[in-house]
Amino acid sequence: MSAHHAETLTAAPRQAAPPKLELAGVGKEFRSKRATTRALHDITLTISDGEFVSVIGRSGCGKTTLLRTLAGLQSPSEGQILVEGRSLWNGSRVDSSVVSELGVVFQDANLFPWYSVADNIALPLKLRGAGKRERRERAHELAKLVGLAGFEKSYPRELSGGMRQRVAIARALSTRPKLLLMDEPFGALDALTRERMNAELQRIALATKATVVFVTHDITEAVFLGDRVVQLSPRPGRISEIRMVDFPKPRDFDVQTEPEFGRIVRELRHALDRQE
Ligand SMILES: Nc1ncnc2c1ncn2[C@@H]1O[C@H](COP(=O)(O)OP(=O)(O)OP(=O)(O)O)[C@@H](O)[C@H]1O
Repeated sequence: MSAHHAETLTAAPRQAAPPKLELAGVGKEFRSKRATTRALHDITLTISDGEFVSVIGRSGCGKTTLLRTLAGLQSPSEGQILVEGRSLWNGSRVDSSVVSELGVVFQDANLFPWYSVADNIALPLKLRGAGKRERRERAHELAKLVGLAGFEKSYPRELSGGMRQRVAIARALSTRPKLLLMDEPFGALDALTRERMNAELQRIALATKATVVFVTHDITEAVFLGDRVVQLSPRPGRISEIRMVDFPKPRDFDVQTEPEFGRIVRELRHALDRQE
């Protein structure tokens, strides 16, 4: 047998790594005695490692429902959600070991007021039984990453809204999640702070090679941050459009003045207007 032949016999078959996140035919229906609301219908989407996907859509089109379903907070009525090939939901039961690999940031930072910045950041590690020293070191490293070095001992009430969201992002990253899920994380911030946080989030996502699903109302924010922008249409929420955004990263704000950027924003806005 030739050496070459022997090699082909013994070599393990090469398997491609499963995608970071796979949604197949995901739907969600809310039922009450009075009414049934179909919030999501047939959402099928594959997100690869390190990708930043923005999700936009009119109010009530199901963005939050989608994110809560991805975060393991609300079971889908149908379809499959796989994180690196592992099923997040088993019927209406969530697999907690898959959930523990996710990081979630909401519009409200939801910090514990009686915990310092460092303790808030390290809380998920504490819940996993990490020792004091590991928690302190990781909190410091993350505080630095999100631009809060020196504020580790401060309390949430001493921070601005933007700083609180930075703490929430650091906390979500503390467990080195496979996937970062963000629902309007900067929705409550003023325009200037929001712009700065967009730049910061881009930097953090690139530095940590994070895979991100980012829900927003703001089309400019979605295009600035996204490698792809997924647009949902309302009642029931379904994917009406997916746009690639090819500008190289890191992007600075000047990219927003480029004609191509303006064209993408305009087209997405017109598509939203048509849904009125
Ligand atoms: N717990 C629930 N029970 C019943 N209906 C619900 C529930 N949660 C959401 N819905 C309905 O599902 C649809 C989608 O709501 P969702 O909050 O996901 O939209 P959204 O796109 O996030 O809206 P917004 O941008 O205003 O936050 C809406 O029609 C809403 O009324």
